[in-house]
Order: sequence, then structure tokens, then C-alpha cells
Amino acid sequence: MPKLELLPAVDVRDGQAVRLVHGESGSETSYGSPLEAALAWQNAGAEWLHLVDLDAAFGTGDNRALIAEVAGAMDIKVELSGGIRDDASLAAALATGCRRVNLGTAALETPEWVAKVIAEHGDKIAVGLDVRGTTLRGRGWTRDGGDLYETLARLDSEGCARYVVTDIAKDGTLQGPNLELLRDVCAATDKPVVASGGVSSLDDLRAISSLVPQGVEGAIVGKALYAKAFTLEEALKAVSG
Ligand SMILES: O=C(O)c1ccccc1N[C@@H]1O[C@H](COP(=O)(O)O)[C@@H](O)[C@H]1O
Repeated sequence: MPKLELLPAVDVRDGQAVRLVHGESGSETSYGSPLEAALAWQNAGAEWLHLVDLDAAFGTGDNRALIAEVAGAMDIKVELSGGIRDDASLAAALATGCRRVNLGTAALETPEWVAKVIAEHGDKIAVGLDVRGTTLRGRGWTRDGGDLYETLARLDSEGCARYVVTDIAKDGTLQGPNLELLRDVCAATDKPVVASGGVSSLDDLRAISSLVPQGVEGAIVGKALYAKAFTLEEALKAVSG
């Protein structure tokens, strides 16, 4: 059985690495230079970086040049999110050399475009399913965007390669992941799922690891690393099997 992939997160707002609580604008805690944070995770042994342009996601500008600098400095695989909603933003994202992009709002608001880019780019496209309960949220998680399972069925039928599932109620809270949601999503799709939101401890990572046979491929870890609940080296060891 493959081991759980860990994706340490660097979320960028106004040029800084930040963590939010429940993804709410204004709840930021700042952790300094995004490049330094990303290099620290790479040096600690990460194989992936989850890199988010929060300003682009919220519609408060963008950090496109800085995101390109960070992605370009990485020797590891980069998953890029935030504000990728049309041909121009997708081209800019892919030009960073990232391994894949996450589409959020676009999957809710412009499904035809998303179907087109899934067909064109295959597994370079993942869709972020950011949910409250079973209702999807877009535009910086401020607007409802439909039913999780209806959208998942549509995206599956269009060949979407992978889903990044975030329980907004858990994100940035250090309250533990929503394992029930992950189980339910895995039961509804054959495609791999990356878990996001709530990881607080090595036991949480072990619990997510136990869902690898059901289809969970990876876990995004944010606040717990920045708050030093554990080190990335400890996390990688915990999921190494
Ligand atoms: O990661 C967050 O904390 C976050 C908070 C609020 C909004 C978005 C957030 N993250 C990522 O942004 C994309 C969605 O961006 P868009 O809707 O495509 O512009 C989503 O995949 C999250 O990974």
C-alpha cells in the first residue's frame, strides 16, 4: 500500500506566508517570507508543496510574481491554488512549472471551461472541493456553490483526475480532520482524494493514513506545522508505514 503523501502548505496573502482560521479573510496569522517557509519544508524532506495565492482566491489582488518565484525555486512537486479561473490565470499557473493546479471557484461557476481544461491537461488539473457540511463554497469560500456530491459526479464524468477536499469548518482550527467526510467522498469516487483541514497531531495523520486503502492519497498540513505541534520530519516518519 502506498504511503500517504504530505503536502505542507504555504498560503500567501499580501506577500506573506499566513494561516487563516476557517478560511476567513482577516483571521490571518503571519509567518513571514513564503520563500523561506517553502524552502524550510523542502529542506525538511517534503516531496510536495501546496502553494496558495489567497489574494487571488479572495479577489483582493494577487501574488503572481511571488508565487512564480517560490514555485520556480522548488526542486519538489508543487500544487498551486487560488484564483485559477480562466485561460490566462491557468497559463500563468502552469508556466510556474508546478506539477498540478487546483481549481475551486471555476469548477462551480464555469463548469464548461473546467471540463475543457480537464480534457486538455489531464492530471495537471485537480479540483478543490471546499465544503461546509455538503455545500461547496467558492470565491474565497464566501459563496455557496452547489452540492458536493452532484458536483463530484459531474466532475468524475468529465474525467477529473483528483480532488482536494477541505472541510472549511476544520481548516486552520487544529481540531482534527473530518474523517467521515473523507470516507464519504472516497466512497463516491474512484479518483484519489487529498485531505485538507484540521490536522493537529501525528495521530491525525495516522488516522488519515488509515484511509489510504479507501482512496485518500495525501494530506495538506498547515497550521500544525507553523504552530510547531510537530515537525515535518516527525510527520513524514509517522506516515512512512
Ligand atoms: O487555503 C485556504 O485557506 C483558502 C481560504 C480561502 C479561500 C481559498 C483558500 N484556498 C485555496 O484556494 C483555492 C480556491 O481558489 P479559487 O476559488 O479557485 O480562486 C482552493 O483550492 C483552496 O486550495
